[in-house]
Amino acid sequence: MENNPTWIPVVALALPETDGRWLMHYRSEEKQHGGLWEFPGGKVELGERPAIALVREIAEELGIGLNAVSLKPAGFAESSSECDSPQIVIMLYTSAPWDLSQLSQPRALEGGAVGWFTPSEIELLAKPPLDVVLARQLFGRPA
Ligand SMILES: Nc1nc2c([nH]c(=O)n2[C@H]2C[C@H](O)[C@@H](COP(=O)(O)OP(=O)(O)OP(=O)(O)O)O2)c(=O)[nH]1
Repeated sequence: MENNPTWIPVVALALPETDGRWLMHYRSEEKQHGGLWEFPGGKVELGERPAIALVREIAEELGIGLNAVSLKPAGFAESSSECDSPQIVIMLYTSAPWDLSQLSQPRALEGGAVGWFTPSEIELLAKPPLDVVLARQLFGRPA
């Protein structure tokens, strides 16, 4: 991104598996929002299309290959525009259900951990504020 952006585009992935659980990424303690569970993803680079950025981020973070064409918009959240730091705008995408019997499985390559959770379990996980909004958009408020 440019040197002094007023906002930062971020992309994130809501990846389901065939039995109705969804992948969440645990951020390692030393990071911003360390110790919290997020939808995996990261910042879009200057000039990069969001879906292409997400394919790149997921390959770097989880070591799996996604097809950009199969990604579908699933949610949107933004931080307050009132503070001095750049506004964070997160675009959430879903992709086709992941096959857990595949040889290559998602791993936390940049630290932390990954886990598969039902929507009700995700509601209870400690999450960064924008991921709370995204989870509610995606799942509603599970019973
Ligand atoms: N997922 C998520 N990210 C948030 C929230 N609030 C907030 O400022 N962010 C920021 C933290 C990061 O700067 C950015 C997410 O990008 P990222 O996942 O690549 O961040 P990172 O710390 O792993 O990597 P980096 O800053 O070193 O590039 O969004 C939030 O509520 N949820």
